[in-house]
Amino acid sequence: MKKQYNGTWESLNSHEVPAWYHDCKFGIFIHWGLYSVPAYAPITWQLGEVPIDENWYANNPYAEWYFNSVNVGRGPTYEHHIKTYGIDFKYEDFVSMWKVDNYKPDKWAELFRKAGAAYVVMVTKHHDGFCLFPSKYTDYNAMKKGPKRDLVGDLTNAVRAQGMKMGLYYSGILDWRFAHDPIIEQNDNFNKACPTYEYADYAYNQSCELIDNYKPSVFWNDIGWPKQGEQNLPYLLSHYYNNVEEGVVNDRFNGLYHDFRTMEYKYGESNRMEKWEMNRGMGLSFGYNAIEEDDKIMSVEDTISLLVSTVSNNGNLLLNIGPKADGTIPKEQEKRLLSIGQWLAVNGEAIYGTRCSKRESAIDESGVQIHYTKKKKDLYVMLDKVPQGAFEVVIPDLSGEIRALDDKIFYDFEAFGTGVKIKIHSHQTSIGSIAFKVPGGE
Ligand SMILES: CC(=O)NC[C@H]1N[C@@H](C)[C@@H](O)[C@@H](O)[C@@H]1O
Repeated sequence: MKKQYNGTWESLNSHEVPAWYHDCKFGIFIHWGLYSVPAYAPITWQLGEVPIDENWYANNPYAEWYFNSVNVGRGPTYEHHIKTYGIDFKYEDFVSMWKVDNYKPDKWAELFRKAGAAYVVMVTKHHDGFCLFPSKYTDYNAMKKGPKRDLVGDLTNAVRAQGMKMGLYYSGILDWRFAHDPIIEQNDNFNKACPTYEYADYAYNQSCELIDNYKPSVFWNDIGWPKQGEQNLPYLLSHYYNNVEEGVVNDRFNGLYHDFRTMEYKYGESNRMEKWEMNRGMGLSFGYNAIEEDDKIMSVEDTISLLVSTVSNNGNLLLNIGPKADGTIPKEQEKRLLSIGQWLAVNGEAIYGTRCSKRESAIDESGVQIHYTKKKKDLYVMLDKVPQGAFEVVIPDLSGEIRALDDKIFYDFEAFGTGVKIKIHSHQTSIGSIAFKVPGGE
């Protein structure tokens, strides 16, 4: 019997994170919008690396913040805009320039599946207010203007045809069409947000459009929810769960409710006792940044390390790609996705469908990182940050057979005190972490 939610916090608080969200581990985030036309941001810091103050907002590495980075009236993006487009060029002028001639949603979905992703979260309306879906509540949308397509609907169908879950991102509290004072410190995201009931209703109604028209498996709200709309949240979330039984939401509703916690780059906290998700770009930006080239984005090895450490601590990794304005996925991003997919094709048994082991991640005296996952009675051990060439590592409190998932790993193992010593003779041909299965080892 399907559970019904009745618009109260009590009924919502009985909601449980669905198993699919625990099982899927790896998702693709997609930031694509008007900001993909200028595709510019300075290459500065990771979120959480420096204070989120005036200096951060004047040198914002997020290319999708282009409007605000110009609006602050100083800094590299402001200079770039004046030089490239001129002082009189308005952000809305990018609409007529946004042609999506290379947008092939089926190809995108195929690439995400080859990358080993099990879910996708697409931005439907970012802070700039431009909607990538047809909306009854504004003509500032991709069906009416610019691309003249339902960009969200096209990808939703393609992703589901590939057997992946489709999630949707919505910028709840920020919409620079309703409130466009420059944001120059973190509290401005809340204090300068549009305070009207009109906007709160707009966000509520558009969220219902997304829920009703696409039934997203994830409703990924960003930054916060309009203050004037807080009392309607129990209704919105009940509507969501009553219409999308497998639905799941993040923790960016003014701290009022969440299914899973979020971290973003170095921002936020996670603890392995509750479900969480790490989201970040391959470089410092979510939107495509044309000056962020191959040498400026994460290596495949570092991305796999992030996936392994996140999953072994009860998290999912939502890795962002920023397509070019025309719909082309940048080669350097595509290359990394395919390599991650190769690693997961061999080692995915240690990732997909696993749960947190009671064994916590550790660092061996040689610096090798040891991460664990479990699946029923089986234990998986993943070695990370391993040296080139041969090395040994002791896994404590372990006994019995241990088997590498990648047959290109040459190793021996032996009982060593209360643990097992693994002697790796050669692992050069594999990429990223080395995963072992210990049948019955949990
Ligand atoms: C921690 C937080 O609220 N981040 C907001 C941030 N989220 C990213 C996924 C991107 O959409 C950014 O553009 C957005 O400001």
